[in-house]
Amino acid sequence: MSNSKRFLPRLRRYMDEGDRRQHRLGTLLYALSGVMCGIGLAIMMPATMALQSGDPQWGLTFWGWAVALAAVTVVGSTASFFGTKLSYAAGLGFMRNMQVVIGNKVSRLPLGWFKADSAGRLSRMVTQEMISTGQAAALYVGQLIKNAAAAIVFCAAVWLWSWQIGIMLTLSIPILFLLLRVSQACVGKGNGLEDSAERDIAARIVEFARCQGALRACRAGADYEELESSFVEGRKRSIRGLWWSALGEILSGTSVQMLVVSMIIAVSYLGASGSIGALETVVMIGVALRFTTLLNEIASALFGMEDRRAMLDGMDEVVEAAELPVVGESRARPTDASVRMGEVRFSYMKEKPILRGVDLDVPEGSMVAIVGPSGCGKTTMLKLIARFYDVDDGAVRIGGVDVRDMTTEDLFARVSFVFQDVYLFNDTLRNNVLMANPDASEEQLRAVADLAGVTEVVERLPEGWETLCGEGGRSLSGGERQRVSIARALLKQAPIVLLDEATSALDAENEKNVVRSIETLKRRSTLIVVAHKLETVRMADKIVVMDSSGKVAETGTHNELIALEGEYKDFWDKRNASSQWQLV
Ligand SMILES: Nc1ncnc2c1ncn2[C@@H]1O[C@H](COP(=O)(O)OP(=O)(O)OP(=O)(O)O)[C@@H](O)[C@H]1O
Repeated sequence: MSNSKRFLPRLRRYMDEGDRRQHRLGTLLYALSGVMCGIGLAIMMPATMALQSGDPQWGLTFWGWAVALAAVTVVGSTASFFGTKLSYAAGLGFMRNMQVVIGNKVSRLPLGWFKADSAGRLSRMVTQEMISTGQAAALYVGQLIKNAAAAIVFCAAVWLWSWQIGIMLTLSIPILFLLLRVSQACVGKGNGLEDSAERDIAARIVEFARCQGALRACRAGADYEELESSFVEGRKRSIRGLWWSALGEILSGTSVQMLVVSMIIAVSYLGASGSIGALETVVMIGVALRFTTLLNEIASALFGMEDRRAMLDGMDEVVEAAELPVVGESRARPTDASVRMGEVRFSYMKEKPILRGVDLDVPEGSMVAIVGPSGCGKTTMLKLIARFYDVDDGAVRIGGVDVRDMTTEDLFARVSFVFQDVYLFNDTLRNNVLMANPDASEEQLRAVADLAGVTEVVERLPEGWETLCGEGGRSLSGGERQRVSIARALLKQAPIVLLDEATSALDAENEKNVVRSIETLKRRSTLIVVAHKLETVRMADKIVVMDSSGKVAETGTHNELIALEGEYKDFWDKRNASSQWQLV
């Protein structure tokens, strides 16, 4: 459905039944107003003839036609007024509903769906893009229907005046619509090129701002090649996009003008050859010019809708993103806080398997450290346990129950995690820690804050616990955010804790806090740690060594693995050597 070219059903899909009804009625009223507009244009001819000759034309005197024209105008304007009203109401309903649909969907999407740019993308979607698309529902659909109806009625009426012009219009209008579709496709292609260029540049600018630290460390604070090449590539794509858009607009403008000029030439020829009178010729030329406005409005509505197509594509993509199947009620209760992965296979992309038959057995209350080369899938293992994604094959079991057979609430009541990318809410430091357990007492809060090193942060900040963390926790450093995240895990007291130790170097103070917190967590929970520090590895009851092909290479205690003289021994020696490095 998302790739369907039909704009209107895609738009109405995001309206509720009431809004859809209003939109349908509004569109019908627009169509009625278009029919009236077409009839009004058609009436001009007999009315003028009746005025000139003083005789009735087609059974009505000039005054008769004047009354008919007034009636048609009143009906047309009233229909247009109510059509606009209903369409705007439906457009507003679309926007309201869209926010709810996206909001609900976001709460059901697997955690693995969210990437670094998801927040920006979603916020653009439910603000600017949603307003623009709502405007298309409210305005462009009606404008298109109204002007198309007027053009068709006018075209039919022309047959009554002059069969020659009737034939000309009847043949040329389908050709014109075809040309307008081609122009619409050109404008669509142009918009696509320009949008993708803008998106790429925006992503590179965000990256440039985010990576300032790393760039300055490499003395490249202002020269970021990726950004510069994205500007160059973006300029090229924008120019190509502009050419396509310009081609579309020139094609549509020229087609409309050619049709009108042909009409005027044909009318003038008929006038000059005596087939129609001088007054008829003048009125027909006037009406032809009015007809141009109708065609231009049709083109602008089509282009307006084309502009919104990419936005609708983005909305469809979010709404249709695959959700993890969830059970309404957990099928069984875990018997304990053990974790077991059996023959787990997983890939983010089909062609690149990450885990190839991984077994992991973590008895209740034990601590397992996962080590292995960068990119071998250690964090992915934790994410599968927390069900950010579903395994492709095999199973992840908690207390003997497959995580797919547990409700999200049951799973997250048992599991808490500390990942490297810690998100804090723009709330006070206190609330950010308390969100893990809103019923915790002041003593409990202070105890976990002491352990995780949050107390030192609180004492340093002028507003203490009441300091606002900024969006995403921007006001705190990476190390401070990690302390808050560990404090949350300690406060939640979940039976299973997943901890992805920071790969970046932590200061000595922070490392001490992490080690102290791990010791506490180890005493009361089953703990699975993706470990990078030797001290953490040493604390584990069991170590699982992954190899770069996504398989478990070795499993055992520190002493057992050292005695094996395999991959772990290699890892240990290398880490040991690098930890001895000193700056002189
Ligand atoms: N959301 C994702 N989409 C596609 N590929 C991903 C995604 N997340 C991770 N990967 C890829 O999967 C592989 C395993 O990633 P993972 O983060 O599990 O590795 P890791 O062993 O924890 O690495 P590190 O020790 O460097 O943190 C990597 O090649 C990574 O690029």
